[in-house]
Amino acid sequence: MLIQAYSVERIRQAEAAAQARTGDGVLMRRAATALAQVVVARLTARLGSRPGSRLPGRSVVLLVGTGDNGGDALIAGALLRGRGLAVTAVLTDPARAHADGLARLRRAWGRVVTADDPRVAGLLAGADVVIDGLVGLAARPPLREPAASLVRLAVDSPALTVAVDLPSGLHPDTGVVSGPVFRADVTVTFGALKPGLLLADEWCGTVVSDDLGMGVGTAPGTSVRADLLALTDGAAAALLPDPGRADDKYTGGLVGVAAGSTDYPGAPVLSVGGAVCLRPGMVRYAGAQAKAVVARWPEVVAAESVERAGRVQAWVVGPGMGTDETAAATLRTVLEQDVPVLVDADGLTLLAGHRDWLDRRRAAGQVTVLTPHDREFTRVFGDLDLTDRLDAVRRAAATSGAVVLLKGHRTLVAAPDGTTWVNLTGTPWLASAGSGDVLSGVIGSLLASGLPADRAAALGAHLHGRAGERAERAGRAGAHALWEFLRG
Ligand SMILES: NC(=O)C1=CN([C@@H]2O[C@H](COP(=O)(O)OP(=O)(O)OC[C@H]3O[C@@H](n4cnc5c(N)ncnc54)[C@H](OP(=O)(O)O)[C@@H]3O)[C@@H](O)[C@H]2O)[C@@H](O)CC1
Ligand SMILES: Nc1ncnc2c1ncn2[C@@H]1O[C@H](COP(=O)(O)OP(=O)(O)O)[C@@H](O)[C@H]1O
Ligand SMILES: [K+]
Repeated sequence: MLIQAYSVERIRQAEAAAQARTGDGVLMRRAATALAQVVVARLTARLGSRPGSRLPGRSVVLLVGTGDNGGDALIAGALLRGRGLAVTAVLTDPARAHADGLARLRRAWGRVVTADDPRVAGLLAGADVVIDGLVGLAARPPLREPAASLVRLAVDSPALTVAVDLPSGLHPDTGVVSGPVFRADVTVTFGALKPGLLLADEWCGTVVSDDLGMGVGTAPGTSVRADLLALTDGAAAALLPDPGRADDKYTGGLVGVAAGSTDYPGAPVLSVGGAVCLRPGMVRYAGAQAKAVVARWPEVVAAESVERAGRVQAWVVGPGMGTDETAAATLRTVLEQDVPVLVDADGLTLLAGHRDWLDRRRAAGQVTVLTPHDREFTRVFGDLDLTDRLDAVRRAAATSGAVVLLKGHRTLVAAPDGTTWVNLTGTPWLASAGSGDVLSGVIGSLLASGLPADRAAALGAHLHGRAGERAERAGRAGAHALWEFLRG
């Protein structure tokens, strides 16, 4: 199964349709029930079976804003009172708090204070659970006062922190953060995952998604395609090509790597290694480092130039090839081939001055994958602002006609048709010289096996990230360590 996230707009559409079926208040009651259940389960697990670790009497603080997000928190608070917990709601604006929710909490003998109450800091410091019902789908960061101050106070609380729908201060669609953000141990989200929960997962803790019977993405007449996709290990394994009985080395995927120069002998070895470790039928190499490449990877068929390399089913071009005239000529020759081409590193720097080469491929319906890090992205797509990375990568793919993989902590992949992926694997230890070269080879192999380009890029990033995690656990440093863990 793929992980699927939906934009606020899509969730609102499903919410409206569901509300018309169920009537007022039903979805909110379901949301509050789901929230209360998660709080009870998590708090029980946290307390363990030590003496005196019973739930009744444990203290819950609700941070309550002026919208339905606060309504969810208030009704969940009333349900938690029913389990014997001590519940206090801190209201940002008593006159605008969700009326029905507030009435229910009061009837259940919950306590209510306002955000300017001097006891609030002490309440948060002594709480067992803090529930963030400040803002949800309707708000955009930064948080206004007094919500911002409440979030700052909550940061210091040792309590179990639970976000309602999403951590307040996080943009639900973009994951962009400005100002204080509620840091959650658990986020209980409704309808479906939102893109921001995947893009900025460091704020969300464990995400529990409850669709409340809304059927987001399945409503008749609406697009079933999610707005943001991510791979699980299971989905990645299902995509990985396996050779069949009838396959030979020519049908098992032939990938070519055009990389390296006299100045950069290492990059082609790393990139070819990434390709070899994915076990395609054959890897061809074209460039100035044929000897070094074959010394490390004897199975590779090497030539001095792309023209002499023979046919392949996908090319990787760019790592360590420099930006001189020879390199430009190589890039041009590769881009003229009617097979999928991945452009990385120096290839991207060159491409920045030759956007017409890309336009030609687009006009001919040829598949191109670009794999920039931020600086390369800015070189190629200078006019696109990277503050909202999701928006930037989508625009880049739409304007260039290429699949664009934007590297980073949460690598993004966008296709020209709008399909967008976020990679959830990896570790900051991957931020070391040469690890991007390995990635280019990995994706090249997957392209040669015939996977659609956006899937090949997303799968490559997923495997590369897992290899990085495993290398980190094994205490291994350096991009070449990734090979070993890609093979596993
Ligand atoms: N979708 C679903 O299926 C279901 C949705 N449900 C729940 O409804 C939630 C959405 O509720 P919602 O629409 O009432 O908006 P919500 O986000 O609570 O807050 C808006 C309030 O915040 C305020 N505000 C705005 N910006 C702000 C800022 N920067 N800093 C501070 N405050 C700010 C704004 O104030 P105003 O600008 O009007 O003064 C307004 O009053 C959703 O997240 C989920 O929890 C479930 O109950 C059932 C199923
Ligand atoms: N903070 C980070 N957390 C996780 N992965 C990262 C982080 N920074 C970079 N990476 C990953 O490390 C790799 C670096 O690639 P790149 O910058 O092209 O390196 P090089 O050009 O030296 O090979 C990319 O796969 C990128 O997604
Ligand atoms: K919230």
